[in-house]
Amino acid sequence: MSPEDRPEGRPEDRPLVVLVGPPGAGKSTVAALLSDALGVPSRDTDADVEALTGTTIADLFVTEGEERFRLLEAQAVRDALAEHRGVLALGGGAVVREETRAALDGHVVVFLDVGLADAAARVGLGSSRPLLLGNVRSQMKTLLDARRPVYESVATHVVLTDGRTPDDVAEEILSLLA
Ligand SMILES: Nc1ncnc2c1ncn2[C@@H]1O[C@H](COP(=O)(O)OP(=O)(O)O)[C@@H](O)[C@H]1O
Ligand SMILES: O=C(O)C1=C[C@@H](OP(=O)(O)O)[C@@H](O)[C@H](O)C1
Ligand SMILES: [Mg+2]
Repeated sequence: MSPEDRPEGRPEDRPLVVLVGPPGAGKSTVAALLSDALGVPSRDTDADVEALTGTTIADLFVTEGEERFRLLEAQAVRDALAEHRGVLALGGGAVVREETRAALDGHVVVFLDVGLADAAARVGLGSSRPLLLGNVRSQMKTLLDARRPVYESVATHVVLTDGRTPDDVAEEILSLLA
């Protein structure tokens, strides 16, 4: 990417790295490890939406619906990209919005890739991710098939996480940033 394609401001005025990828890719886990290693703060847009609304994402989907969540999520991404200077993990569906993909342009964006088997095993049968309720494996397959090209389109780097520990994934990202 050429300098004129970058967002306004100096490199130190934006997140060091933004993590994207499907549920179970390890974005939230790896963001915390990376920020510890780098000595910078970690931020997660799901946590921001939960703090803002005082509820869980699962409850928000039920009480206000997915579209309301997506609007709050888009605002959380905008705010974090403008304010946050550390490691930023996005919720898995944030990049589905065109405005969010556009806002990521010029940032260092790492797509944490994961295959169906590992992703389904990691998220298990828990109900904290409303989009995966029901048949987790089949919902995850639909989601991965639809979104993989979208994650690839916003990524400056792709890191495969299958069969790897979060520490190992964080190490690879550190080497990419060095
Ligand atoms: N590389 C990995 N290997 C095994 N388990 C992982 C890995 N990364 C994350 N996990 C586990 O998978 C679950 C989902 O991780 P999380 O960081 O919440 O993913 P995301 O934010 O991408 O949905 C958590 O229980 C986490 O401990
Ligand atoms: O993929 C999605 O659409 C979602 C992913 C979740 O975040 P993680 O990717 O961190 O699990 C959370 O934002 C919400 O349940 C919707
Ligand atoms: Mg997460």
